Amino acid sequence: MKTEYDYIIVGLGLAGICFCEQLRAHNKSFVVFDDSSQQSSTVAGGLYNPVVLKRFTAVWKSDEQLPLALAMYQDLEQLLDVKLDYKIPVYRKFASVEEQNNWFTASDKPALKPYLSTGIIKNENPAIQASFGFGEVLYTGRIDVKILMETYREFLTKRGLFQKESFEYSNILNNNESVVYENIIAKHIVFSEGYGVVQNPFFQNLQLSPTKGELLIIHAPDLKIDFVLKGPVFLIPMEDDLYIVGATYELYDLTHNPTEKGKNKLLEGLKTMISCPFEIVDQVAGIRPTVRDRRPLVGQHPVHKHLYVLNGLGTRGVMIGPYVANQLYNFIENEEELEPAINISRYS
Ligand SMILES: Cc1cc2nc3c(=O)[nH]c(=O)nc-3n(C[C@H](O)[C@H](O)[C@H](O)COP(=O)(O)OP(=O)(O)OC[C@H]3O[C@@H](n4cnc5c(N)ncnc54)[C@H](O)[C@@H]3O)c2cc1C
Repeated sequence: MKTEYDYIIVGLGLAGICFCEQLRAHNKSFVVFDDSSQQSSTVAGGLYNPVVLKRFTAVWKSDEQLPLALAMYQDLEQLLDVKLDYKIPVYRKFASVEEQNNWFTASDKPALKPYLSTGIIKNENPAIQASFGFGEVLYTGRIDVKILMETYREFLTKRGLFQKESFEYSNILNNNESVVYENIIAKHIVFSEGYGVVQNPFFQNLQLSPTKGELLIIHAPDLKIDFVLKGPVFLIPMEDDLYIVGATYELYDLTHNPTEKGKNKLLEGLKTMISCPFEIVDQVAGIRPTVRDRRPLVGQHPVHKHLYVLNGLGTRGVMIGPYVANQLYNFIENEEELEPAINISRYS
């Protein structure tokens, strides 16, 4: 006897969770497969921030993404009965008068005006080195993605909707009406495997350009900051005097192993930002599904029409995930066009 579902979802990182939320909202039935082979979402710093602080530009579609994302995390807090969204300002440390001036110019641009405060904040914390002060980014925060992942997986497991196993691509049988996978019949399969998509024989032509990212967790009892500090690295406060320090960008070593090189790079940046003692308590790594043209990878297989991909969330999965999941859902169920910039048909 086969069980029928509307959807099979392969991969329960941020992309998979965002798509499941679309399905739940529209009363579609689904089952999820995940084998824990990737961990980009598990280790993510979880920041959402509408501004690219390196270049002082607005994040692509941030005006549309942010409200959708915040509403979804708020709903998830209720559903899972956990705190996920920590509203916290981001302070960009200025390294010079020139950077202060660049900030003023940027905060005058219409696209950035809502997100950048105009004044310069003076540093009064002796544990921080910032003689040129900071600029504050507004509408920022941190999603506790690790807790989200754990509790969402538990939520699905309790309802019999989660299979902790590898999805075997060769076991898919396609026909005109549906797809058959082992003892399941489904109308559609959505692949959201993050970097794991490189193993997926159906979506080999995506222009993924993955980047490994490493983070340190430090314990710094004298630091006492209640904002995210952005200098050469991000410093993100958590509970109990713990801070996330991140992140690195590595193109060639695509393993999940933390490295000495990654640690040293992060410490080099951190030491230009703080002067108090600290202890490293953990180091983690994950592979971001980044894309050559920096746009998500969303769409339908050109031949096997029941197969779809939701990937390429890159460095900003927290904000982009809900937006692209919404686009894919409307494409499949309501025949709405996908935005050309995210549609995988751009590679055909
Ligand atoms: C160090 C680091 C810091 C980051 N910080 C931030 C941040 O502060 N803010 C932000 O917005 N983003 C951040 N990101 C980026 C963010 O993590 C990604 O955009 C996002 O996690 C990608 O989610 P995903 O679901 O596409 O992929 P993943 O999280 O990799 O999830 C894919 C899932 O698919 C599963 N899977 C793969 N293949 C199979 C298979 N064959 N069968 C079954 N299951 C399978 C994997 O086990 C995994 O659970 C960071 C990333 C890293 C690495």
